[in-house]
Amino acid sequence: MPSTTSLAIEATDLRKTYGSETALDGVSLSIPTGTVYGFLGPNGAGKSTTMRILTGLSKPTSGTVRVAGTAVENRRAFVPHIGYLPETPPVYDEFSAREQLEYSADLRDIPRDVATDRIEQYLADFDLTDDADKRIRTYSKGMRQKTAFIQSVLHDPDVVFLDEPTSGLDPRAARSIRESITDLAANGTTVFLSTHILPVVEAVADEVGVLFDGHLVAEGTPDELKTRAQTDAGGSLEDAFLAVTSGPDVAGGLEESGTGGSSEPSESSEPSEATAPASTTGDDA
Ligand SMILES: Nc1ncnc2c1ncn2[C@@H]1O[C@H](COP(=O)(O)OP(=O)(O)OP(=O)(O)O)[C@@H](O)[C@H]1O
Repeated sequence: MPSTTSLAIEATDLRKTYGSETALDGVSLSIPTGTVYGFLGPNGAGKSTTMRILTGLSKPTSGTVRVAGTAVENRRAFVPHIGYLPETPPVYDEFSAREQLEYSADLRDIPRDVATDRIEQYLADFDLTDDADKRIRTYSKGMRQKTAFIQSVLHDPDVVFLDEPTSGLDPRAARSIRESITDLAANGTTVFLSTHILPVVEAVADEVGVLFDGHLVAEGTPDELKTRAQTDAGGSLEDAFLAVTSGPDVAGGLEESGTGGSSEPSESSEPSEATAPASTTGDDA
């Protein structure tokens, strides 16, 4: 059930170093409940690192995270609030989609009758009913992706983290996921969406954050970003993205927009990765 906490995601001054490599350098996020937040950035900007920290799969070198009002360190209370679709669908080849989803529902302690109704509805919504009893190893990429997407939202999480949910999908499958994102937000779920497919972000996002080299260099509505990037009224989000992630003034743009991190050197100690067994995320099967 969606939380009534006004901020769904609160991250303060996140830093992450891998040896001498700084992946995140002071990223803070305040994302209201019910928002679809598009998280953009070029390759290597730190998006996956951020998502892994926000979902409790990786510990930040420093900084704090609360999701739906719960501190990430409080794993038992934290995990039920979140759903996570990583870039590689976490499903078992030897299960059918129905078995995979029933297994996930059991891990999430969803009552069997509730789970059965939800699973059948989702399978129908995603055109998977006819294939629901075939083994996942026979599935196309899109079928696997749709199964994993359902798995990430089956327990009605407060916040769902989606890493490239429509990548490689045909237009019909991609539309199913886009529509689901919009429906989830309409029901109060917060969606944190990382993707390189900017038209998807433009179609569904209420707010966009752009990460560059471990810093949040721009944040606002898609329209605000376009304006800030001084594109003309008909400019696309792609124009805005390119404007805030290129050229020598990226860091200056940060300060003007009031977002992003500092240029202080970060900690260099090697942090230990948190492990997240399937029984605690439900999505790592
Ligand atoms: N386990 C790791 N060990 C060392 N360096 C890492 C590790 N994970 C990420 N990095 C480094 O951290 C930086 C950010 O990586 P990250 O995967 O978060 O970027 P990204 O924005 O998700 O990129 P992409 O869009 O290509 O998926 C990169 O320089 C990467 O090489």
